[in-house]
Amino acid sequence: MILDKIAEATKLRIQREKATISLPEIIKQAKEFPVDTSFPFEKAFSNKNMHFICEVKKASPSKGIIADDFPYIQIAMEYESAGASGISVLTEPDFFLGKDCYLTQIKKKVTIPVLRKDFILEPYQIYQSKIIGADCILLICSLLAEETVKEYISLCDTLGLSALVEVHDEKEAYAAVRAGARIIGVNNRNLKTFEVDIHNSIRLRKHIPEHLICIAESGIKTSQDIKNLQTAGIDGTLIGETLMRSSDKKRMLDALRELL
Ligand SMILES: O=P(O)(O)OC[C@@H](O)[C@@H](O)c1c[nH]c2ccccc12
Repeated sequence: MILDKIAEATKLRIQREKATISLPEIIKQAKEFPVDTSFPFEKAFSNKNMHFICEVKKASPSKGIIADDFPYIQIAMEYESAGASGISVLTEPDFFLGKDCYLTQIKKKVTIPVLRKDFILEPYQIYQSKIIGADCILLICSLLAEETVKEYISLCDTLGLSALVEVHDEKEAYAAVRAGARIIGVNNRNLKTFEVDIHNSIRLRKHIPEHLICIAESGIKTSQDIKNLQTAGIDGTLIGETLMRSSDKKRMLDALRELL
């Protein structure tokens, strides 16, 4: 199964990284960074509009190379000027061809909050996310026990990071709520089979308390999709491929907003 393969590769990557910077050292470094307790990623959702988190993604295991030409800083700046509420940056190297430095460089050029899209398995990576400049990290429920999600959210709180807790079904949604998630992302893509159904977020919204920020992730292509998600009470959408494949990102975002 692909998710297992990604998790295995991630464990090896963490091992390699620890050989360069040890856990105590990375903790020390992370603690030298200022803590912004205003949680900018969450604050970005403070009005009732539909929000767009736009993703910088070169490739994925389901689609292969998505963008041959990958001027990632320019892409992020285009997203910001097109009115994105936040930017998601893939940093996973083996399957998504991401890099930590893409996030660091993007963060320096935009004023909107930045989400680190990676497969977080250990606290080590949370400290690392702080150092590379993330405002928010992704916690994938199908990779972590409920108690672990809870523990990682607390760690994020102490570092001033937000956590986008990703779920795919009711069971995970309930676990995320119990773990204290403030932002829940419903992935429309089943990470085990790659099947995409945007109805998944519409269905699961009913199971997530209204005061929590709910983001629909993956497979969003049309203004009608956006309208349907808004009608279901979704606060934001996370869009990668549709934007990455479009040569005029501002025009594409405007088109997606058309029915709002
Ligand atoms: O490119 P799409 O279909 O618009 O999807 C974006 C985003 O939701 C997707 O990249 C994603 C959602 N959850 C993830 C977890 C890991 C890696 C990637 C993802």
